[in-house]
Amino acid sequence: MGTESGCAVEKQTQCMQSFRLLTEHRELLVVRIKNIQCVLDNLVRSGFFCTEDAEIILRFATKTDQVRKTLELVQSKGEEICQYFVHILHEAYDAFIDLRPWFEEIQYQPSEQIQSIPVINTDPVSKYCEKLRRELGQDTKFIISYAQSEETLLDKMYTDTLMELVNDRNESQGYLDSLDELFSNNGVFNQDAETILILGDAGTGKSILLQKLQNLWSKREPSIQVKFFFKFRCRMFCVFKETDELSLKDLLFKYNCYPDNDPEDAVFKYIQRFPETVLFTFDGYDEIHSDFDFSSIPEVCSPEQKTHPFLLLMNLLSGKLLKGSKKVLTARMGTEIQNKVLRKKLILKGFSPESLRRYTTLHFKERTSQTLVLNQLEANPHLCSLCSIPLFCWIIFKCFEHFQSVYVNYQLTDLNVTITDVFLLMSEVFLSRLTNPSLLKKSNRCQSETFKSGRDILIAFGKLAHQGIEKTRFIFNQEEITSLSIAEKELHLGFLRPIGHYDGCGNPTTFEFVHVTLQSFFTAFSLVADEDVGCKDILKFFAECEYRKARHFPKFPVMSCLRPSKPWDKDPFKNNEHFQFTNLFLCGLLSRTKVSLLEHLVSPKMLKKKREVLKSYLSDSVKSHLKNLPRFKSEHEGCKVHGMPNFIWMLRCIFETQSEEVGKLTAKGISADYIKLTYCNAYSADCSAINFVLHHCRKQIGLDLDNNNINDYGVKQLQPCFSKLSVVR
Ligand SMILES: Nc1ncnc2c1ncn2[C@@H]1O[C@H](COP(=O)(O)OP(=O)(O)OP(=O)(O)O)[C@@H](O)[C@H]1O
Repeated sequence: MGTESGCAVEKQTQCMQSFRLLTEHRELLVVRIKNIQCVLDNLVRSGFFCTEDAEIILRFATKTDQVRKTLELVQSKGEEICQYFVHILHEAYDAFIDLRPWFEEIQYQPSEQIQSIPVINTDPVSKYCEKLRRELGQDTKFIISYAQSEETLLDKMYTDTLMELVNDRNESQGYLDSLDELFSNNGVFNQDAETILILGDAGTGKSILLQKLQNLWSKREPSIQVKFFFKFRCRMFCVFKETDELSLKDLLFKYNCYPDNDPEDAVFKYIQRFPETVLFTFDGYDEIHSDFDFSSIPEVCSPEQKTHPFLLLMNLLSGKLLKGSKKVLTARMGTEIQNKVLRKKLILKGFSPESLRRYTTLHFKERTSQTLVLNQLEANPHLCSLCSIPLFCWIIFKCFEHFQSVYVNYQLTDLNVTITDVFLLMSEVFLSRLTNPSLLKKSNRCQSETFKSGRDILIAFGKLAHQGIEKTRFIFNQEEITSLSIAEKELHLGFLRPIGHYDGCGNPTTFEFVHVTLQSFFTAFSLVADEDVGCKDILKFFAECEYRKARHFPKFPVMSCLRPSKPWDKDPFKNNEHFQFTNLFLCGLLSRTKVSLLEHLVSPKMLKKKREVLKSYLSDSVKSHLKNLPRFKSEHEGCKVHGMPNFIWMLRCIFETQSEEVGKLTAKGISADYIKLTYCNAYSADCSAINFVLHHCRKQIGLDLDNNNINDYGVKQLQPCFSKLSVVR
């Protein structure tokens, strides 16, 4: 009895406290309660108010009068409703963000009884956050599949990749233990900047990493503490016309999702007031290229002002717009962005040997297949190196899976492992979708037959790819596709995938190759197999990759620090990897080992001529390239040459030709005693290419491979030429 009356007194005091609280802080509440609708929604739902009460309040013209009337009514109805009123303000956190300091000041402690009455947040900001989370969760649940017929759950396949932290001088600062550390202070070299840059080669998993981040946020992963998450692909900023204009609000909502029932623009106002609650991801900065002149566009813009979308991107990244928001930007290696806009920098290095094993076990569910693949990988370090790039690994595993399901005793090691082999295999798998699976099973695998019957399709895709690469275009519309007589069913073989229209209507009338490297492969295929392409023309993309000394940029006032500084004199944004890959595949397709296959697709005479043209070009350019490498004398190590990243591309091309003759010629041209290949962005599979050339050297030579991405597999691939190496670093 005594305790009951004690409780009653306590409750009464609490109620009285709330009543008094409302009286004492009336003016503060009148000013700071902005979202009266949310208060009314809860009071009506819980039965403290009837709908007429709410209607009476909403008849008042101003917000402050509505709050005054609400307080009056609440206080007239007794103590419990006063308590619940305060509780609504506390629980609907985002709706009453301005009251947070007040709650701290009064050290708010709700009673158990009041906590049992639910509060729903009908505030547009909170509802929008929920909507964003829901949509991002749906968008990122599955890995964007290259084989459109199937979808893989991200959670079932995601495997951590190596993330190396580097400082402003690109020196290694160690590896991240997990994605959680991305936003930590570890590795920050510029406290004033807000953009975290993730660099990586094609297919190392930059987009998937962002997808994982988005997915974690949608599941309320505590390490990503932001309320809003907006994702963009940088490529979309190039599809606008020079005269197109957008406001920041349009950019955010049109390309992510719109707030519902927000007549007063509360969501956007919130974003402007609390930019630190926003995270942006911009994928593929290297894909930005543009033909138009920015000199007429002003450099700075305001959140209200409409301007070219590209300007919005630049201003966001440099922190001039929505200062305080977090940004994660990805780009291919070699894309240069000045440190002054970067907070920290990471390099994505693909799968470590342990991750590769883990990915293998995730990919192959059955224990016998797992063991088989792991053993075959173990036996072939070059294959392992290719597989350390997740994209190539995925293609190789998918092809293996396909051939194993169709033919008896298919071995992964049957695959000669050049990148061209991998892409030929992928094309074979896609083309085989045209054949009835039961017919496939009955026959023996015959790659040349599959290609012969699919020749017209390959030529058509080749033309499409070629037209695109020539103009640095990666998106194709329906008309371009139909003009090349690519039929509907061929669109679904897997080479192309539909993408959103970026006109805001989500109209999937445009397509892209499933990966830009596949577009390069098809371009090379077109150069080789299309009889409309003359012999000399096959070399045209080599010219795009030559190192030009002139550093000359078009007039461009916009934040020069964000302008990728590339050593060629055309479009400053142009990344030339799609040309490099085209040349690489050209070398692969014109190699001796592919003659027997290609003779089914192109006249032997033409093929021979194209092979000769390429060989003579390679011989000449190898000689002049080696002659022009920067060299210097060292007291102990003799004459040193410094290879540039372009030198690595050249070695890759030579390896792809598999021509001992060109390999020997290159070795002969290396007159130096020491080759320095530091910071050349070489990865472990490149060691096969280095070995391919260096094992021909007559004399011993020093080799410095510091600051690249070489793991144990790379070292194994170098072993055959160890006897030719005086020093290896
Ligand atoms: N962490 C990962 N776990 C599992 N699979 C991955 C991972 N990262 C990448 N992949 C596989 O590799 C493919 C290519 O990855 P992704 O598109 O992210 O590469 P990228 O670095 O963005 O390439 P690009 O620079 O060419 O756009 C993915 O579709 C997926 O199949």
